Amino acid sequence: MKRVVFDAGAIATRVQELGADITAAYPDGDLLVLGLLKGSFIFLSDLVRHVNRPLQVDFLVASSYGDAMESSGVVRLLYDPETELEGKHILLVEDIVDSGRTLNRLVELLRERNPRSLEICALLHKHIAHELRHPTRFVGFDAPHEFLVGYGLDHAENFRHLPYVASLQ
Ligand SMILES: O=P(O)(O)OC[C@H]1O[C@H](OP(=O)(O)OP(=O)(O)O)[C@H](O)[C@@H]1O
Ligand SMILES: Nc1nc2[nH]cnc2c(=O)[nH]1
Repeated sequence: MKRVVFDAGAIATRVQELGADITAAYPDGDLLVLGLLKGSFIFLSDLVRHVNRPLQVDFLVASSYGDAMESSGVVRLLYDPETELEGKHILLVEDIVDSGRTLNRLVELLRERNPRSLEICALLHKHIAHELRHPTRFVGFDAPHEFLVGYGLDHAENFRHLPYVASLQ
C-alpha cells in the first residue's frame, strides 16, 4: 500500500524555491553541484534548472540500504567524482537524510579534498539523526518517520520513477 506524502505539484513548487535560495546563496556562482546517486537523480536534475548561476555537475555513488528499509550501517562508496574538488564551492545534493550515516561518511570524505566551502541540500529530512557532523543548509521538506519512495527514492530499486513521494507504511 502506498500513500502520497508530497505530490508532484508540491515538489515542483518547493524545488523552485530551493533553486532561488541556492541562487541567492552563491552570488558569484562557481559552484560544483555533487549529486549523490542513485537517489538524487530526479531531484538534482529538476533543482539545477532553477539555479541561475554558473555551475558544474558531477556525481558520487554511495549505498548503505541495499534492498532493506533499514541502513546496513556500512556506507559503500561506489564511485568517486573525477572533478577536482579542492578550492571549489561544493553543494552536495541528497534525496533524504535519515540516520545521517551517509552524510557523515561523505562529509568526512569531501572535507579531506579541501573544498572552498561545503553545503548540503536535501529534498527530505527526517530530523532523527543525532550526530550529524554538518548541518543541512537547504531542506525541501521535513519528512515523516516512515519509509518513503518515489521521485528518485527506491525500495529494492523499485518506485524511483514515481513523480511523487509516497510512504510504504
Ligand atoms: O541518512 P541515511 O540513513 O544514511 O539514509 C540516507 C541515504 O539512504 C538512501 O541511499 P541508499 O543507500 O538507499 O542508496 P540509493 O541512493 O542508491 O537508493 C538515500 O538515497 C540516502 O542517500
Ligand atoms: N527509499 C528510501 N531510502 C531511504 N534511505 C533512508 N531513508 C530512506 C527512506 O525513507 N526511503
